[in-house]
Amino acid sequence: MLLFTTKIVGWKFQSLKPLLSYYKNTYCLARALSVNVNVVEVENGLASIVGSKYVATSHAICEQHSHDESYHRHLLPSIVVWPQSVGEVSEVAKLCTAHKMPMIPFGTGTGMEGGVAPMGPSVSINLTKLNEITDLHLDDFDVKAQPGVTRKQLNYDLRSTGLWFPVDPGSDASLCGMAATGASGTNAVRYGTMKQNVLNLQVVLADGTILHTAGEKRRCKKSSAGYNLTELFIGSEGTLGFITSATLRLHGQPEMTKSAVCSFPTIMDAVNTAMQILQCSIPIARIELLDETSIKAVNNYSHLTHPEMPHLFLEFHGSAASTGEQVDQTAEIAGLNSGSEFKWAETQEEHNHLWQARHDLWYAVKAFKPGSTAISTDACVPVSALAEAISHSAALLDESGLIGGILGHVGDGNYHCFVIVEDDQAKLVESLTKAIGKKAIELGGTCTGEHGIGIGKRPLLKEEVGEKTLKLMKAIKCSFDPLGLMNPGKVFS
Ligand SMILES: Cc1cc2c(cc1C)N(C[C@H](O)[C@H](O)[C@H](O)COP(=O)(O)OP(=O)(O)OC[C@H]1O[C@@H](n3cnc4c(N)ncnc43)[C@H](O)[C@@H]1O)c1[nH]c(=O)[nH]c(=O)c1N2
Ligand SMILES: CCCCC(=O)C(=O)O
Ligand SMILES: [Mn+2]
Repeated sequence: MLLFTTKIVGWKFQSLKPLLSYYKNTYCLARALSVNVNVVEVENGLASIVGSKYVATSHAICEQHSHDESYHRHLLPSIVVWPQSVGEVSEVAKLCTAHKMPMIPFGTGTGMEGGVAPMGPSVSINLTKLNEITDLHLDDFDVKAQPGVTRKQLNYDLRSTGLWFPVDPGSDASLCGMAATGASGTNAVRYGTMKQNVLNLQVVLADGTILHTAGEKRRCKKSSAGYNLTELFIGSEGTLGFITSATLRLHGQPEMTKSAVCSFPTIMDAVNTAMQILQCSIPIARIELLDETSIKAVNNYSHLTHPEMPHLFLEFHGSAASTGEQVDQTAEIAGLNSGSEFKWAETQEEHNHLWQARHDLWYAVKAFKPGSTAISTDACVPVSALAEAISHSAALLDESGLIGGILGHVGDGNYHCFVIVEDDQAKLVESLTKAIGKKAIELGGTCTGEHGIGIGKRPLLKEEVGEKTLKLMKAIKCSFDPLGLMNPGKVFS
């Protein structure tokens, strides 16, 4: 009676019959996977029955694969699998399809929208064992990375080549996961998001088919050959297939990098500065807004001493002459908006500390109330509408009485409003985040600039793209994944 002692978190069975068929199915699939794939972890006490040397029961492993860095918590995966090659990913997909078992691609689990969280019985497919960097073309500025390769690992490998990959969400995410969420972050204002920096993808579909979205070996900077399936997969959040390698566009390492911070009396002065910098076409590399609460958070968490006022964190790339020109123009605009003198990061250590503190802001926010839940919005609007969007969010946050603040990649018109959620505030937080998303949509923007739809933003997707477009999106998903086995419950309700 081993099977009946098993705990399935949050999943309610109406009767014994589906429970038994669930176990039988999971058991058969686990056995098939353990024969065909190198590493499999099985929850629910099935491991002792399967008895393969590669199979182990581990609640901890399943728990680890049940969530990302967001607040979304649902079920544990039934099985976790670590394919060791693209062929094994295809094998896993075929077996899951044969058993009609949903599949969830797992990158590094740093997502912000619950993308890896199972919504029903599912197999979590951890792709980190595929971790090769290949096909580096120094003359053409491109390289291929498998799903286990993170952006830091790639840049470490590239350090002596004079090239780098600039898309930087702060977290050390997998590059294929970044493609799957359409990630961006701090450097996008100058270098673009994943959309502009992926040339081709190798993917495995739910039925095990392996293909290249732009055709095998394609790595050209532009193409008008048919539909752009590469972009279709960017931001698909595991709902269309597995990304098993990404051909990435590289950039030359800047000759000079200069970073500074500048404080402002009000958040609107900082936002207006950012808008004017962009309107003057200054090719700034990073322009990050941190409001007073965000500054308090980084000061506490990263042991900094910035004045508790709204700030812009800035970075300039180029030759000595061009960075000098960019700095002069930016300082003039900041001065006209009551900005302080720039405080420069003088050493490499100061530079690293400044940006690490910015990247750790999410953890700094959570540290306000250790053990608490934090939620972040991800609105993005045309830059000219940024002041209106941010002042609307700031007013809502003020009225709500919640503990929270605003930060943003303001060069892209993208900002996050974060709040700490106490037990009885869930409804209040939901209405706040929804209102922020709706306002962005009303201003010609989007409810998500970089984190994705995941679970929480599904109702806003319809509002943003409209019913007809949503229907077409669902039809496209269906043509890639007719049985609906790829990451069900994400992006679409
Ligand atoms: C502190 C901090 C700060 C930030 C962020 C996170 C954290 C913790 N993020 C969010 C996050 O880093 C980003 O969403 C990454 O792209 C997620 O990559 P993972 O590999 O961790 O994907 P993860 O494993 O979390 O999966 C995310 C989604 O993609 C799918 N997926 C993952 N790998 C796949 C593959 N190989 N094939 C198909 N589907 C796959 C999953 O199924 C899931 O739906 C972010 N983001 C951002 O854009 N800008 C930012 O500024 C930040 N900042
Ligand atoms: C509230 C921060 C969310 C993570 C993120 O996207 C960022 O730090 O930019
Ligand atoms: Mn961000």
